[in-house]
Amino acid sequence: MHVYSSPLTTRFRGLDSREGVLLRGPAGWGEFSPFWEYDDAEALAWWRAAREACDDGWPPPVRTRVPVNVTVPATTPERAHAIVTASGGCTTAKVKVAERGQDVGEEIARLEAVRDALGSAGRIRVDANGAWDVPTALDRLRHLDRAAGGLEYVEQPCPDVAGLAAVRRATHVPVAADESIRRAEDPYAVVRAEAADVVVLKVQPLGGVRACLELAERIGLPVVVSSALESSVGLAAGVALAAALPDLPHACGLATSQLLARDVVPDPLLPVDGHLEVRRPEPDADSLAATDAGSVDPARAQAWRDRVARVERLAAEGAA
Ligand SMILES: O=C(O)CCC(=O)c1ccccc1C(=O)O
Ligand SMILES: [Mg+2]
Repeated sequence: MHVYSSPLTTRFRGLDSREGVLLRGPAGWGEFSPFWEYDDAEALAWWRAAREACDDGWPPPVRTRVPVNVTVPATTPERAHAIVTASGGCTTAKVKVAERGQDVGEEIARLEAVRDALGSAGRIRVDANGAWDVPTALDRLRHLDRAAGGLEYVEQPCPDVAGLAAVRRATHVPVAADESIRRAEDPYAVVRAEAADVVVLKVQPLGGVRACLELAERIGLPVVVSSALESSVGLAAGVALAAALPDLPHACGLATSQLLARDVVPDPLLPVDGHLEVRRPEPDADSLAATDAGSVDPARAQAWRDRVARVERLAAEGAA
């Protein structure tokens, strides 16, 4: 078991670094990296995804490369512009909005910078991570849609399914559900409420590639596969899901190795021509040494090993 840690190049979701555990099994490497604030019960699905990667591998791909969006954190217009320009040819950008402490003026400036960097043919989506109530969402979307020169969709504008449905009825901007799928008791509530045009699926929080393929089939809406800000070991599972879906009408949020200062493999999953190649990179001795959390903070590495032991026990109890 390898506990990795990498600084982020730009603060994201309140994080300055990303950590997790890499495991190796008969089918290859797997990643277990639930966010630190998640309890053991919530981490169980993340564990199943890691075990699937190690023990079983993934269903066969139907495509050889996957279109991806560049992910733009809630940063300055200048940095946002530079991130898009250096994205490896991505023609879709996902821009984080509704960051605490920022006002709509900063969001407008960021979207204008992203549009300038992408050119008129690019697509721009925004992600509010459930931060708005319905009236705020409708007000912000009017401004942001104009600043972006048209939005492809808004991801999780409100925290709850009813809010998503109300926003969807009141604006022409399509709505994507993220947290309402991956952290919900019932992911089908979104479908029953006609609350989304698109669903975002993430392999770790939803318990693996096969679990996501089943969910996608039952939901019946267009899917965007997105990362949980994993290393390239975890991203490879997302790529495998995106590669196995029968239809893939939108770019996927899997270009996030760009946000890590160091990755755990010598050949990270980075976009070329706006696409990730469908492949499964493997760590080597140098890349593991360069990302070893134990050499920076041994207590933290031990806390991850303890977490794995607890979640593994929980998984065994469930299976028994
Ligand atoms: O979708 C992307 O472009 C990148 C992934 C991303 O935004 C993300 C990464 C980690 C945790 C939450 C989210 C999110 O979509 O809200
Ligand atoms: Mg999201």
